[in-house]
Amino acid sequence: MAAGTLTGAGVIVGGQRSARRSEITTYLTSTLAPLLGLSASSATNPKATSGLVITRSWTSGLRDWPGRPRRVRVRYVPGRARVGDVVVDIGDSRWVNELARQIGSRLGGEYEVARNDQIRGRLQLRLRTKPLPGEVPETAQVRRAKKVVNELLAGTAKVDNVDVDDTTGEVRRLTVKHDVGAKLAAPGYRNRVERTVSVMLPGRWRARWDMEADSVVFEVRPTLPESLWIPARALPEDDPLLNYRAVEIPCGVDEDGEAIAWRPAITPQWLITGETGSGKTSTGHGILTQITRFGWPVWIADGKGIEFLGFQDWPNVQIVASRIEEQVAVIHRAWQLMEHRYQLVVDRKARTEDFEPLMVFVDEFTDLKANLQSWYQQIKVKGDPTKPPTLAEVGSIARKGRTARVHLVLSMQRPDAEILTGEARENFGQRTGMGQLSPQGAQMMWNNPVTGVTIPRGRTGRAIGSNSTGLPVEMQCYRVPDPKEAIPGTEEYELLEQLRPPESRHERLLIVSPEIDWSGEEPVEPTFTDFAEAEWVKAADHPELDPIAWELDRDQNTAGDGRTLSSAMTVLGLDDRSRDAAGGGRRLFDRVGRVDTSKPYAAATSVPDAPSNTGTAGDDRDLDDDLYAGHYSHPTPTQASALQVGDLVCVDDDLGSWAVVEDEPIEDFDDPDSLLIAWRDDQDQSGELVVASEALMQARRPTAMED
Ligand SMILES: Nc1ncnc2c1ncn2[C@@H]1O[C@H](COP(=O)(O)OP(=O)(O)OP(=O)(O)O)[C@@H](O)[C@H]1O
Repeated sequence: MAAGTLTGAGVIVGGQRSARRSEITTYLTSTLAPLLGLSASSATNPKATSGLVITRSWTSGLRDWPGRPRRVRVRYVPGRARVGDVVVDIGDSRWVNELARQIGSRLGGEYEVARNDQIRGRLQLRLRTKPLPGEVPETAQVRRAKKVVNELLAGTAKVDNVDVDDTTGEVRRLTVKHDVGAKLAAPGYRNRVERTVSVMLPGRWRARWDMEADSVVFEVRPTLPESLWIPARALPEDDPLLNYRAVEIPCGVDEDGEAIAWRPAITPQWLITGETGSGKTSTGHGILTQITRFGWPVWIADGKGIEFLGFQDWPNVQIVASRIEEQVAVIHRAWQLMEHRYQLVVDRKARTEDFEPLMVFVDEFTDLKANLQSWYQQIKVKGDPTKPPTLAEVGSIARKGRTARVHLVLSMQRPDAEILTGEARENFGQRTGMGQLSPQGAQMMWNNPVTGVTIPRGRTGRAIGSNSTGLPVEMQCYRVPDPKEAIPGTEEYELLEQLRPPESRHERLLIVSPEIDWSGEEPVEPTFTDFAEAEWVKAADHPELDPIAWELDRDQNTAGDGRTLSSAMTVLGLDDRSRDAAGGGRRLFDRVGRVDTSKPYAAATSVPDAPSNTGTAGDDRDLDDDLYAGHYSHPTPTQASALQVGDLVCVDDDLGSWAVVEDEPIEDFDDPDSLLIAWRDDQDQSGELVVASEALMQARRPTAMED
């Protein structure tokens, strides 16, 4: 019989089990003979060995397994025996330990001393059934985990501690000492080890290296929560000049629950990307609720025209520009303020410390750009530059805003090459990429084609954000109720009330739309410059221009009339009751989709764009059938070894479930002909596929989505 663990060998049925147990006992006795001081010839003599080792109280064996004795009794005669290179006294502690070790390794269990009577030469060992406190049984999962880290750490791993999940038995954490030395200095090496562990072991893993102590902790990454309402914090110091350096705007938490926050005094400009439904608007609302509590004035250019309506009367929000000509004015005035402050510094009339900070929030910059370009073509006059100056002004604020304390928060659906190429990206020290990125987007945002490409699409508010050391980490952004939607009496409404600054330090402002000049022979339309430099007034002084005042008025006159206002008859101009409310009987179509000639250039761009993923009927049909249309190519049979991080693979043919490849496929240490593919799906579930290296799998590659 071969040496090694005896149990488990052979197939045993019914009565054969006791025969097998006695066979094991006989074999155990003969292999222990040298330790018991017997000569080689006595060891094989049944008479000499009879009764030396007695096994009792076996654990119940399964069909093909004889179990293990809970008790082993050994009879011995005092004398000397060899243990490795040393000679020990039979019966002393070193001898007992060695005997227990050998019995344990042969029976595949752990044995401890129950009694040792050295005078009578009787040793009783018992099977340890429960692990010692803090000790983990050597299950198959534990063995595999140890093997994987040992191979990755060049065979030098000494596992100090293992934590397993009580219910599944899966390994959750390993603390390992190693002797890999200088090689580890290269982050590439450490990353590779970390990634391989993540693919080889169930779950998503990370490593924390202690380079000085030559140790590393591998652990399963904690799961981020699905939704986190923004916490209401105590009212901070709200004088923006006093609090400037201390302002910190938490926007969510990382997987360890650490707050991810923006500190405008350190990283003055913030860029947020996220497609429709990623939670970008909610994140923007969170920023506004917090910065206004610090008493900062806020100007908003609402590229979509509808996302920030609920902030029109929020304390310290001075203006919400929802039409393109107002957005142009907001950006221009912010740029002018910045230039003015620069000049004050140059003229030594003021210092940066004197400047009250201003936050300019430009939402949906891509929509704003598109609207701006088409609007500019309509109003551009001879002598105007070919491109509207607004874009250059945004770029200028991004570059130079810090000194003038003009802080830009720019949000857009997808990473934009113009903003995120080379040095321009560095202007936005704070970046948040909400939702899943394509490899191209990840490259633009994080200079790495894989960061953020596996963010689960079914988790709104999930993002990659820069942490306090500037590194991109996965996070869950806070959720914030929309003031426009919150209904009094609900928890959302209560939370908003707690978030709302109790007082406003900054008055609401309005932009006076320039008029057609009728003084000459021909009417003269306002120019781009007229719009950019339009006059600003205090809202309190001009209720006739103030949409909030109109709204109050309208609420009093037409409360509950939204149904009539939105009916098709009203839109077609056929409902008598709605004529007044809808604007003096003019058809709403005059306002929607084409230029309302009674108001220069006003409405052509004030219509909220349709979501970008709607399109032709064909597209719609695709979307209905295929959740991934537009983001991934059609399914193609792809060799497993050619899969890349970010590809979609079919993880269940029967259910037609798809998931994103999380790491490069890796050859299985236990079976070099197999590849392991770690995946993560839309609901943040993860797992591994084991496939033959040559296998063809249905896969879809991300398509370029960026502008
Ligand atoms: N951080 C979050 N956690 C969980 N759910 C959220 C979070 N943020 C928003 N949501 C929910 O997801 C939905 C979409 O949110 P939101 O409107 O902010 O997305 P968006 O990316 O701005 O989309 P859009 O561009 O269409 O406005 C909302 O119903 C909102 O309640």
